[in-house]
Amino acid sequence: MFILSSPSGAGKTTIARRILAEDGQIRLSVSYTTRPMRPGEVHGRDYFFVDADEFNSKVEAGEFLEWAEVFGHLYGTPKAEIKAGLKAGHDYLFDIDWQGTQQLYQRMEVDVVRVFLLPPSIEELQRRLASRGTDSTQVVADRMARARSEISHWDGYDYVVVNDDINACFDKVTGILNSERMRRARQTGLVDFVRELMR
Ligand SMILES: Nc1ncnc2c1ncn2[C@@H]1O[C@H](COP(=O)(O)OP(=O)(O)OP(=O)(O)O)[C@@H](O)[C@H]1O
Ligand SMILES: Nc1nc2c(ncn2[C@@H]2O[C@H](COP(=O)(O)O)[C@@H](O)[C@H]2O)c(=O)[nH]1
Repeated sequence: MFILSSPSGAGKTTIARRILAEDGQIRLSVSYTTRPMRPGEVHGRDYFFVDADEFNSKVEAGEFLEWAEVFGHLYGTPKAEIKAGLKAGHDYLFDIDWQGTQQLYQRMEVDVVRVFLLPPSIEELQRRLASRGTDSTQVVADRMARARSEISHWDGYDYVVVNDDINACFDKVTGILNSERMRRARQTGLVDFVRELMR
């Protein structure tokens, strides 16, 4: 379970999309949200867009691995799909906030790798949020107002990467992903191979 978090606009969706495009082994955890769909987003690919009643009935039914209110909307990670995928041996990429990260870590500590992206400056963060062109001036202002508070949670992560140059950031994040895959405890498939080598 590979988690990417950051203040809004620092670039985690951009990095996540590139990882999904270039890494054949990882799947995106597609969250449910009550946030309105942005231009270009696709239901079922970027999010499952639902109303508050449907979201709350899923909360009641225990269908989320974690959920949180972020910037005035509800977001949640579906439990059944992720658990089944993990059991089948798939890696999952999560684009979630610090609240969701804490919940996943409490539930599944050993399986979780937490990466936090920082913007190179507050001014650049503002530029990125505004130039993305997907949110109103008010939404951008609200997210900027929360940026410092979001950044304050950086110490709850295993790795921190500054997203200045996009290619350099991508290389660092994929380096983390590939190193974590090589942890001995995750290479259970090697047990028989090593046993054979030692015969
Ligand atoms: N290293 C970079 N240099 C310049 N622009 C970037 C870089 N990384 C991302 N961007 C741009 O910044 C904008 C915000 O990026 P993105 O949507 O990935 O952020 P995010 O962290 O996922 O935000 P949110 O939490 O609001 O979904 C996008 O227009 C993206 O193209
Ligand atoms: N705790 C969770 N946070 C989530 C989830 N899905 C997305 N997010 C985070 O929300 C904000 C805003 O996202 P946006 O798409 O509206 O810009 C961002 O920090 C996401 O990482 C989730 O399932 N759980």
